[in-house]
Amino acid sequence: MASEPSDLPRILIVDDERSLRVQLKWALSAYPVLLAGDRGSALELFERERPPIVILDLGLPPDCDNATEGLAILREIQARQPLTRVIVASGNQDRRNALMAIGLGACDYYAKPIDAAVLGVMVERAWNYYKLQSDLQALPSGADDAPVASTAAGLVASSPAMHKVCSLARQAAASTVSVLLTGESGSGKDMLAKAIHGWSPRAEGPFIAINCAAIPDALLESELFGHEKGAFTGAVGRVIGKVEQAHAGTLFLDEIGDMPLALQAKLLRFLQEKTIDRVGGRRPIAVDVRVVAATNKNLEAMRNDGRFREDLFFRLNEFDIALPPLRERPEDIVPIARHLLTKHRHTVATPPQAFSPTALDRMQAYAWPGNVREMENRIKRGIVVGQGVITAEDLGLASFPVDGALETGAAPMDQGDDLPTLRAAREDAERHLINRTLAMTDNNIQKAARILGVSRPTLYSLIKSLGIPRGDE
Ligand SMILES: Nc1ncnc2c1ncn2[C@@H]1O[C@H](COP(=O)(O)OP(=O)(O)OP(=O)(O)O)[C@@H](O)[C@H]1O
Repeated sequence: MASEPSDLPRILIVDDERSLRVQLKWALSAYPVLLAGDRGSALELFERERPPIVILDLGLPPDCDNATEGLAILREIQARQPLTRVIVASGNQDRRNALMAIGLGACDYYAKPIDAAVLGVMVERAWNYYKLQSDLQALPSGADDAPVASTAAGLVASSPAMHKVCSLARQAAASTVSVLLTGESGSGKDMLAKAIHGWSPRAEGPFIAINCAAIPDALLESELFGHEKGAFTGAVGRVIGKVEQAHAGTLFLDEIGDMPLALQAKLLRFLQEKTIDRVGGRRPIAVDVRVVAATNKNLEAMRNDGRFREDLFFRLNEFDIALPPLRERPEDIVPIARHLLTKHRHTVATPPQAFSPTALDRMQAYAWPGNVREMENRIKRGIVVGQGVITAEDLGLASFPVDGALETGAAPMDQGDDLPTLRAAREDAERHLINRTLAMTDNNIQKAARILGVSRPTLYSLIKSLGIPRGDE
């Protein structure tokens, strides 16, 4: 534990019993503490002070015998500041709730009455972990090699490959060069384009996107450059095009490989002269935009066989960033999956809280031919069908041979999407709980069995029948 007083974290203590709050305050007298007795005051204090550590009693009014209130606070804190380390307290009888809180992201738990020495160790551990994590997150702003856990606009980047991409993107963002993003469909090009805009000095200006593949060739020119009233049949009024709308901001040209050759010439002229001509317009209009283009096609090959103008290619490709497919950055799989679960949880009334260990294994072994978009679709489905946790079956990933998936890509989602059997779902949940409890007790079978409320022989036989590897084996 750091000895500098300024290095001590603020700790928010949430407990409805005044005497317990006082006791905890005394046990943690070395730290600046904040005290709250219910959800309202706890969240208000949290919002104002952003304490790195929270000690949270799960049973709070109005229903102190139930963990609803405590779990709601935990969820809220996680949503507002995922780095916060939350230590939960429960009565001796409600270990299940405490375990549920761990599943939701709490870092530790204790059963009342608390031993001050144990609490001290938990707080130290929580603080050390918090500092490590926040150091990691702080790096991208200054460092060139910019490792990031999470960045602008919800872009999650944990792998070395994505750290590199984000670092390049930040460098590009600081200048006005045109950026060309390449990468497989669903790998995050659109998201990265928004992040570049957000990191650039133009962040306050507009971000205007146009998908060149989605608009019929005949309409694309007026969509891009706008038109004057009467410019063609049906042009009943003046329309401002996307390029002009992006003035002082960023223009994102998605699927640039689908732009027809005739229009490529006009786009090139705009990039060279920084002026546009509305269709039917009489004079050029000066526009100041930064262009980011993206494609999942091989523009080099298209350039070689004349389908893409060479001069435009070089104009757009002043700075190129290649987004690796998800299968080439396995370190991103679990963080992105967790992020997507949080992002889409609100779509159902009682959403699953976590992934089962098998689901996590399967996701990491899978080849993700549709990249993050495919993951998002599978997780949205998992949220709808999952009960408590999202299993591999819920994601439609239960029946893929791991090696085959890695080598060949997997079948599309609507092909091996087995519904989970009740038994498989129960086994997944049991495996998950036992794994977590073993991890919490450093593989101490006796302690784990006590926490789980089963005898030691029963726990041994469950470990064997569920195929749970033991840390000491
Ligand atoms: N690193 C990431 N972190 C969080 N979400 C991501 C990440 N990458 C992609 N996504 C999500 O995955 C989905 C697909 O991403 P996006 O649309 O940016 O891909 P794309 O490469 O532009 O696809 P396409 O080539 O088909 O246009 C989006 O919903 C996006 O929010």
